[in-house]
Amino acid sequence: MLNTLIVGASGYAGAELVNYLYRHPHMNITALTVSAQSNDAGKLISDLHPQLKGLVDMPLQAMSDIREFTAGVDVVFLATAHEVSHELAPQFLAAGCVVIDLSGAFRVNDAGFYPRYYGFTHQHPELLEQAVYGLAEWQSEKLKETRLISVPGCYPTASQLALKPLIDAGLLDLNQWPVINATSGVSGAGRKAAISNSFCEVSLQPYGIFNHRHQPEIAVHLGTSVIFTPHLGNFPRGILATITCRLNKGVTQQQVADAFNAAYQHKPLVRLYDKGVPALKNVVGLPFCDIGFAVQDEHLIVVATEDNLLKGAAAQAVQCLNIRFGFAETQSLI
Ligand SMILES: NC(=O)C1=CN([C@@H]2O[C@H](COP(=O)(O)OP(=O)(O)OC[C@H]3O[C@@H](n4cnc5c(N)ncnc54)[C@H](OP(=O)(O)O)[C@@H]3O)[C@@H](O)[C@H]2O)C=CC1
Ligand SMILES: CC(=O)N[C@@H](CCC(=O)OP(=O)(O)O)C(=O)O
Repeated sequence: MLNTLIVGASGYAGAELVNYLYRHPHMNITALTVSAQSNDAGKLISDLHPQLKGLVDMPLQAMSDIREFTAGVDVVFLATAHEVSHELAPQFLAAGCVVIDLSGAFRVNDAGFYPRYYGFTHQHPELLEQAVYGLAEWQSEKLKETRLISVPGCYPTASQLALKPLIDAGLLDLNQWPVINATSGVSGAGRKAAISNSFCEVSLQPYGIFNHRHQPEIAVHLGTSVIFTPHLGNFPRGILATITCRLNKGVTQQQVADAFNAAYQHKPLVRLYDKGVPALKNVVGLPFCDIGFAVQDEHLIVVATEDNLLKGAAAQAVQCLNIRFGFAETQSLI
């Protein structure tokens, strides 16, 4: 049995972690924490997230000094904002914990990327070096060795799972950059209230055009440029990415199918469609990324769907935990 602490447990991703970890047979939750100033300190997680009522009725504890929470803890999940994870991860690592960070603070090994896309200067280049990027289907060997796992962003998970098998198999003509148009539900922006995310304001609109931080995250890890345009949709959760690419001359539909099958036939959290393309409703609340595609001449359209809070965050984090500690990869997820 491993002891685990969930930091940022009151947030959307944090609550999903709680839901997976309380029923994980090898994990024992030691505490759930929020910031020292949190309005939610002292409340029960199940009062904030009633789906946990009677299952996990633990209090949310204000955390000002991590040392009050580290005794006997093996694994810490950071479901906190990028700047907060950037500050906390080194402290938990120094206390001997394995850290699984859901933020973007350690995803790209290029300190110059952080001031431009995250608005802060990275203080821990040595940890950027050590962190393993937890795109779980592709990183199992590296995940087994590391003490710092950086879970990919929600859009980058769907985008890379859709594109990586095709790029690795040399099927795409990358002179035409893959074009990723992806729509997310509002929970992607977190639980904190904001006018831009309020019910009457949200409709369907692109944002972050040409400057969203997930564009370089995707491009760096795929090793190729992409055009990425996120959209905010008026639904609570889920991401649907429609990705347009050009195939190399002579590449057939069967070769595309073979590349996806070769990559994912033994990967239970990626579901491939033989016919048609996936819809959001079939993944919301589930830990899968669903992928389908269509080919016409040299044109390929791939559609990938996932729940942003699950395969795009908490489920992938638990999948990384399972791989890291040698548990069944889908333990507590399906
Ligand atoms: N939402 C999504 O779809 C996805 C989110 N992510 C990433 O996961 C992380 C969490 O996201 P999300 O759940 O949406 O965010 P939320 O805003 O919903 O939750 C953030 C949590 O962090 C807590 N918190 C804030 N400051 C501190 C602190 N100093 N110490 C401890 N806890 C703190 C908040 O509580 P309080 O403020 O009350 O202290 C809250 O519990 C972010 O880095 C996000 O980028 C990744 C993929 C998808
Ligand atoms: C709808 C919405 O606002 N989504 C968030 C992405 C959330 C996420 O996965 O990304 P990070 O972990 O990189 O923050 C955004 O565009 O900023």
